[in-house]
Amino acid sequence: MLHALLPLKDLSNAKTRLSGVLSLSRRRALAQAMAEDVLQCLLHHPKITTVTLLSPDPAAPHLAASSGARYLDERSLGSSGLNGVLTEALSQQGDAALHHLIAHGDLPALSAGDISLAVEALQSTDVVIGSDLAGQGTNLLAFRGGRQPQLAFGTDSYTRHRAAAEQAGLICKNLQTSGIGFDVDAPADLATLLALYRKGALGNHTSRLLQAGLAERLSLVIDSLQTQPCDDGAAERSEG
Ligand SMILES: Nc1nc2c(ncn2[C@@H]2O[C@H](COP(=O)(O)OP(=O)(O)OP(=O)(O)O)[C@@H](O)[C@H]2O)c(=O)[nH]1
Ligand SMILES: O=C(O)[C@H](O)COP(=O)(O)O
Repeated sequence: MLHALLPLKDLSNAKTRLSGVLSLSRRRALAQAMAEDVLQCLLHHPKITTVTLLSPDPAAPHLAASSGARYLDERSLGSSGLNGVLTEALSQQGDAALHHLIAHGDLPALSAGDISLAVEALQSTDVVIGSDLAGQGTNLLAFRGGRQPQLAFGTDSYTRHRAAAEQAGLICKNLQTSGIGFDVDAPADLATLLALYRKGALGNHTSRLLQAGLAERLSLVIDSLQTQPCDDGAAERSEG
């Protein structure tokens, strides 16, 4: 039995590193569309038995209900921060035999094949760390029942998750794929997002959002990044 958990920040505070180039409404829409794609990917995978959306966002109960995921309001947990709320949510599961997979919501090119690779790797190891393309962050973390390493999402989390697993005597594998590795964090990631859209390699929700006008905005952003340094607040001023 494999339980998947998708943490999703309050959308009005999501993707703040893009605030110099995208307005709040565009960042919000992008964060939601990417999370819906990750949710669909998890919900449709035959090896995943349950999916929980963990979020404080007011739109999250509807997102979960309309897709068939469970919803956990992080404000009910008495914890804060990504590691705190995930640790608390996992401790409430109660079934020690359950394997877990945590996938971040900002992986617009995540595929069923990526999840299958993580599931396969989990058969011969305690912990799978799905790293970002730079090999520094953790975009996906899976572990066998009762083999949870201390969660260390944040800066250099790949190294810190490895160290936490080793310290706990757990066997750990790295998994780096293009779908797990590509997370949309910074303005520089938008060129890759647009290129993947043009190749048809994004999930449906993100792809539709780009089709509905975001692609044009991204092209402008990418052009302007090539000619001038980023100005925080410029997006809000230019888009109103
Ligand atoms: N539930 C929950 N999810 C979180 C929290 N912080 C981050 N996340 C989620 O964790 C994943 C990775 O987060 P980040 O890459 O830092 O995304 P972000 O916080 O929207 O980006 P920035 O604002 O630019 O740092 C995304 O799915 C976020 O929505 C939190 O405090 N609670
Ligand atoms: O552990 C991580 O890599 C962070 O939680 C998320 O990383 P990001 O800020 O690169 O998305």
